Amino acid sequence: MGDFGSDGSSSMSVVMYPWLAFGHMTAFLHLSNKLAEKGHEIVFLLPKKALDQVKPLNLYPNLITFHTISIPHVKGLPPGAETNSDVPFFLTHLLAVAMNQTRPEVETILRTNKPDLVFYDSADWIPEIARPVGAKTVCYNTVSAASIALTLVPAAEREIIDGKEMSAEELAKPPLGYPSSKVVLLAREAKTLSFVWRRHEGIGSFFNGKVTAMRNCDAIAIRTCRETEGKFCDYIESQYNRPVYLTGPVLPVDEPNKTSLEPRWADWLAKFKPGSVVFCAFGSQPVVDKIDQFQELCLGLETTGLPFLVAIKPPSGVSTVEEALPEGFQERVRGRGVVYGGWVQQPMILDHPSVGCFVSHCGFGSMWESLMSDCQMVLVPQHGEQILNARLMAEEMEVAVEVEREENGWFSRRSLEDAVKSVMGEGSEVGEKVRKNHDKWRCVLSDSGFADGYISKFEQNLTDLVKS
Ligand SMILES: O=c1ccn([C@@H]2O[C@H](COP(=O)(O)OP(=O)(O)O[C@H]3O[C@H](CO)[C@@H](O)[C@H](O)[C@H]3O)[C@@H](O)[C@H]2O)c(=O)[nH]1
Repeated sequence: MGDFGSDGSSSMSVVMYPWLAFGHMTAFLHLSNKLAEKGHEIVFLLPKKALDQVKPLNLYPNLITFHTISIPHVKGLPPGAETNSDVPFFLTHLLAVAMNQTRPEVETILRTNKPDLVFYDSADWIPEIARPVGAKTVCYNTVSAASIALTLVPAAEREIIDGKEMSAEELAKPPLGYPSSKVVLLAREAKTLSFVWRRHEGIGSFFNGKVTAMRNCDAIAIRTCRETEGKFCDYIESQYNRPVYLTGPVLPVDEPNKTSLEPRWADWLAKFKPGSVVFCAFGSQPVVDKIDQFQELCLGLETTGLPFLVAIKPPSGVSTVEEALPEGFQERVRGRGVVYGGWVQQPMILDHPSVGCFVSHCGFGSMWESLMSDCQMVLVPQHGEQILNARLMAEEMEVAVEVEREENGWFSRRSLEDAVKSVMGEGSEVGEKVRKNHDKWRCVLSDSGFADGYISKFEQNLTDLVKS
């Protein structure tokens, strides 16, 4: 147990066990850094394979200790699978089965460490093993409050009987009392969510697991702020009858000694006029499945006539982005357009003076980073949760433009070009409106006390919870 309450010191001891996906592990680690900054000790549980990638993000090695967990093999998973990057999306439920089998090991760790708090998001059995050692539990959510409010509250319960899929219209219906008519999904978009309610042998549905995880914790935490998602947080609180604590965006702090942009991008970007380059990035996972949709994205950027830099994983079926480029594309855009399949320093590129527009898949991390930047924003969300983030930005906050899609879900080069031009064109009314609104939000969010204020309040919430 931490020193909490025993010798008057207020340091808490925390165990974190996030879902076995990099997006979740890194978000939990950024929060760990914030808690360690305030002097709290964290034991961070993660699979062996994730250690190398996550370790460099630890800014307080004296206070944050990694403890690797053996992820057992489950029939049907690729050999050696330990994280979501080893597992195709349709087998994710088997990774959840494997995570469930780590319960005895985690139980031993809790008995030994006797923490004040345990943070988790998907291992719904954590409260059962944390309570006997006197620890309080926090279910920490790294996706938007809107996406939880729409799909993962008790009122959103739906039954998929005998594997029969529900209609898209049924899936798209918001739960009773859902607080927005704008942050919603169209029927065709909701189809991508049917996996939420699908039952799997031995584990039930993702929906049931998540609702159990949220119902049984002592407090729910969400990586968001009241200013952007207050009404969704209130709705979640009323649905679960649990306190909801907000951490604010918890953006990564620049790694020490790594604060400059790679010269190849810095030099390339420096060739262009301030605010003229379109930067396009689609997150840490492959999201554009189809080669022809990938090509449409490239062609749309080409036809804007603007300089552009794209950082994107290759689409399914090819191993490099070069193989997937449209014919003659590289020759046509030479000198003003680059498509790159590797990792770039996104926050630094968004900060570069030459970059004026960000075309994003609207993952929740990118959403916060783009709000903090002064780039115009064009959104091309790929599935359910990203679509809701995009609606929040485009419809509620009116800070971005979403690329129009056709009935079959396809976006054309033309719709991408139109969206980019609508925010980049001189004198464009839409461009002016989103820029003005974005400026207002950036002022609020980047105020020096804003993020710190959230973390201090969050720390206070945790302290009160531990004392209760
Ligand atoms: O070349 C790259 C690609 C990504 N990033 C960073 O990686 C993070 C990506 O996070 P995010 O925008 O949330 O996208 P995903 O990696 O796609 O995140 C997954 O997890 C998110 C929740 O954490 C969900 O909102 C998304 O839908 C889901 O795809 C951001 O900090 C980016 O700055 C880079 O720095 N360089």
